Amino acid sequence: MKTPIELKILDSRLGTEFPLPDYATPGSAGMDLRAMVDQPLILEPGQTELVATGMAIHIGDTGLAAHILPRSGLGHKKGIVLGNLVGLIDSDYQGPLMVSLWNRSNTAVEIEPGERVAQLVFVPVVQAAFTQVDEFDSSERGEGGFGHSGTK
Ligand SMILES: O=c1ccn([C@H]2C[C@H](O)[C@@H](COP(=O)(O)OP(=O)(O)OP(=O)(O)O)O2)c(=O)[nH]1
Ligand SMILES: [Mg+2]
Repeated sequence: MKTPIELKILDSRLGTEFPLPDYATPGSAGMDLRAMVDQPLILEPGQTELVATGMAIHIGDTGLAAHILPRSGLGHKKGIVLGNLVGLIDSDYQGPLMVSLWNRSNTAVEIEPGERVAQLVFVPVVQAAFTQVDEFDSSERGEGGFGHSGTK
């Protein structure tokens, strides 16, 4: 069953000229977000631009958040990934949903108006309340980390 999430359309081309974000297949985890630019956007090598998606969402549930992730095709083939690597959408955020597009390639890339440039994935969240202690109960790993367990 799908979870209802409030959405505001901020760009009238969304839902008319360009479809609203939706799951491409029944098993999709993400729905694609579009670059609602007015004209084609040229991203020079190394350039980062904050691009509007033409919509806002209000998740309104502290047990949920959303991630904005790159699309694998764009990221792998064209080098268009996210300037913040991953976008985190807080459950109380009501502003315009923005995507930071970073051209990490060595060639200029053109982004068309309405192009699907990233994807939105809703995720469950647990908010923690820290309980301060002086010592932890021992664990098998202890303080080992950062490659402590080797590579094979
Ligand atoms: O790719 C992104 C990342 C964030 N946001 C929005 C939703 C998020 O809830 C808010 C704040 O994001 P974050 O907490 O990651 O940024 P910050 O730099 O810590 O800003 P703030 O001080 O507003 O929390 O910005 C986006 O629209 N797109
Ligand atoms: Mg923050």
